[in-house]
Amino acid sequence: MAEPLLELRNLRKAYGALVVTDNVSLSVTPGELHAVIGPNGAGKTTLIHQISGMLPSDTGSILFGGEDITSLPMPQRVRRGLARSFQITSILPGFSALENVALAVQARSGSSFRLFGKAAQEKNLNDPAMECLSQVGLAARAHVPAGLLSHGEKRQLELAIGLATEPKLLLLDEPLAGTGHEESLRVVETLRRLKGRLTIVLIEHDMEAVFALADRVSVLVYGRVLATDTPGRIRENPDVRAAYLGEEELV
Ligand SMILES: Nc1ncnc2c1ncn2[C@@H]1O[C@H](COP(=O)(O)OP(=O)(O)OP(=O)(O)O)[C@@H](O)[C@H]1O
Repeated sequence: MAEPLLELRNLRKAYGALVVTDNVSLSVTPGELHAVIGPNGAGKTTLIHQISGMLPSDTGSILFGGEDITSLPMPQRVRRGLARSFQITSILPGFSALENVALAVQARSGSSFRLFGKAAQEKNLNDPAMECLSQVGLAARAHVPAGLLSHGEKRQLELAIGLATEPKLLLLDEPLAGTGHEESLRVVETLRRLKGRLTIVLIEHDMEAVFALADRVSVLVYGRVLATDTPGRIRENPDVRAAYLGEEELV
């Protein structure tokens, strides 16, 4: 098996007596789409926060490309190619889709926000921004103000903004949340296109999407990894099925 791009070793996060992630160890290989599923409150979002650097872990370590990044702040993790897709709340509604992505390209390039208002007029920002929009299937909507995009298109824009940091690994926290059927098919198609070209850790409640996209699935229950396996074997795993009773259907 290839060297893991991301390796979590015994990560833990507790709020007082509530242990939210408990001794989580998992490895993500280059090019893999690794889904993390689990019932509500299992600790999935907390785990993403720990990986991205938004939340410090109490104990355990995170290796990225073999380097221990456990104590690095988020911007330094992003610089190394570990990015999470930005949430819709960070999209600037009055700016076009292209400008939103161009600003992310500008942030990556490390230049200041001095040219904020003119950011999208810069060819060296525009071209890579347009490329990111094309990758998520939003090129035709480049000049539409982000606030006028549909919910699904905003989720695609989020992905494009994430891509603008040129990540090696993209952390996605529920990219299908709130999307309708058609929109969700579009986002799934986008993820399928990105898959393999970059490594993805995906948290998602939509089991149909997870089982269609993932190379491997880790199941988190009460903060612990119950199983990591191929989608087919996860679906048949009796412990996993038991954990999901009364929760989302495993398709
Ligand atoms: N800042 C916090 N302070 C206290 N408890 C928290 C905090 N953040 C999360 N929790 C608790 O940790 C648990 C796990 O939350 P988390 O959001 O990581 O779960 P999740 O698996 O992503 O859930 P969902 O699928 O519903 O989004 C929940 O019980 C939540 O209430």
